Amino acid sequence: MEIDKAIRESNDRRLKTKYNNAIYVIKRALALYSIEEVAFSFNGGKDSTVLLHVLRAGYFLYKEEQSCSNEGLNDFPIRTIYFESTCAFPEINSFTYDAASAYGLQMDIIRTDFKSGLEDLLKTKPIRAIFLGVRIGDPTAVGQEQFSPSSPGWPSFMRVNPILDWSYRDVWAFLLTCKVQYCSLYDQGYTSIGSIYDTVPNALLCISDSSSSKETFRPAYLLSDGRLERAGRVKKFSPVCGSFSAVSNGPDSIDLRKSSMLTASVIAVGDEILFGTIEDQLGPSLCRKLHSIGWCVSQATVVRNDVDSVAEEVERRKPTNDLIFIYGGVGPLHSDVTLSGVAKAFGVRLAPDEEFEEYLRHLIGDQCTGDRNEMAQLPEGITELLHHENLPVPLIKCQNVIILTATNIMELAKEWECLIELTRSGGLFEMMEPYISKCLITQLSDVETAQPLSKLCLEFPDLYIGAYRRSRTGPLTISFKGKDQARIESAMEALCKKFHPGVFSETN
Ligand SMILES: Cc1cc2nc3c(=O)[nH]c(=O)nc-3n(C[C@H](O)[C@H](O)[C@H](O)COP(=O)(O)O)c2cc1C
Ligand SMILES: Nc1ncnc2c1ncn2[C@@H]1O[C@H](COP(=O)(O)OP(=O)(O)OP(=O)(O)O)[C@@H](O)[C@H]1O
Ligand SMILES: [Mg+2]
Repeated sequence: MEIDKAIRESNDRRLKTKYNNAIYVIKRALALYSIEEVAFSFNGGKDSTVLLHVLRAGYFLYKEEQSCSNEGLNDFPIRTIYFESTCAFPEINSFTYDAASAYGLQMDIIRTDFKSGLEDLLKTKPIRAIFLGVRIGDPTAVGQEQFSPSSPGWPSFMRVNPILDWSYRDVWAFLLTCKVQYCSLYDQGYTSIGSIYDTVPNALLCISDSSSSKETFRPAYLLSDGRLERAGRVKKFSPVCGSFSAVSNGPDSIDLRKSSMLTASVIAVGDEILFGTIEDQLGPSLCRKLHSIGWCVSQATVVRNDVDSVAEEVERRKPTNDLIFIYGGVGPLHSDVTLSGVAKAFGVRLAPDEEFEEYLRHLIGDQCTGDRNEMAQLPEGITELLHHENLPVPLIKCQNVIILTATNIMELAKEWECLIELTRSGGLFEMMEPYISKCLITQLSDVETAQPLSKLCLEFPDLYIGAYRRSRTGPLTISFKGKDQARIESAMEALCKKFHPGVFSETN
């Protein structure tokens, strides 16, 4: 079997381990369910392409163990389901069909949404388990294991995830080692493929060529930090910043990179802030810092030192923000519930983390073991430690949530500097083009300004246009924020034209 041979002959030990584990999961599933009861969910993406070949190998090896003859071993009788969508890239669609014909896949094409498609399919077919190319790090992998029953509200089947523990690097090591075909978009800088409406090539693979205006991209396998594989997923319109994506109908002249944005949310945990006993200075400082690297802050909230309050807030923010920064409530005291709250939000438990324990032991001494000190326990399976030589203890990142330990702005400044350095060296998160801000002030009343200003906002949906006063009797300030200087200047000019000359003056 060519796949099994390619892996056995490779000297990539890590890949061999991942492959063997996946084969083990597949053999277990094939032992538990009959061939009519299993299905393979295939969509032409890189992860499902890996799964296709690991499944082919797993089925071959399983059958080989079962029977003495080699007859029919090269067949692949596992029912394959493809949810075809008009929003899919044509390259993905044609790759899926090409692979189906190359490997003799028996395809069920479903043209409805996942849930009702599966409901209908399961009414007519005896399917009890479905193989998926879901990997840890995928937004949908949270809480899943290699065998995970379908979620409540979904038709009943077992989700089997043989490559759940594979990293981005493992995926590419496999595809390149086995020299199998994959969808051509991955050679054009796409690193994770959703729909035509939310996916562009990954900017981290962009080759800038000053002599031509055409952008070219390196292949997906050259992305060095797999954590950024979803950096090519674009955001849809967000009312908060008035920004819009590649698919909106905004003015043609707007540069997509300048209008695409990353959104963060800031959560402070502290009863004392809510009592008014202490004033939160970290939140505003963090908002300024995020703004200075071109990020948009969508919310800054304060929650109680209570596991459910933290969990609810994180759960609410995590699907709609690229990153969440949370601070306060980190430590060994009864009120330090932030990590428990984050774990609860992701549906995982806290478990001792040996590496983190070692750092704490250096800092605090031997009492600090995961058994005796909750501080050494971290959300299981979703935690990444962010090491920096200037930090006595690494910062903790759980998927898109970064937990800061700072308790004042000096400490925050230090942690921020380390995060930025980690970003520059390892692409922890993306640095965006910074915002440009300009302000006009006027003695005009709010009533006089209101209507022309609302019209201006509609004319410049790509800019954030705000208005505020520092006192009821003082001047009105109108602020313009965006990433394109020329657009900001046009908006300021357009506003001035709506009134008599000289009623506005520029200020900082
Ligand atoms: C075969 C199959 C089974 C799925 N089972 C579940 C499930 O049990 N629970 C769930 O929340 N989503 C389930 N999903 C949906 C996926 O978790 C996820 O929403 C989808 O793959 C994401 O695709 P999108 O990023 O294109 O929206 C299933 C999808 C497929 C194709
Ligand atoms: N339209 C679909 N039809 C069938 N299965 C699907 C579909 N969309 C997703 N899946 C299943 O969900 C898995 C995870 O999808 P996901 O988009 O994360 O990975 P991928 O498409 O294989 O690779 P990539 O991350 O490069 O997009 C797929 O491997 C596949 O098993
Ligand atoms: Mg995909």
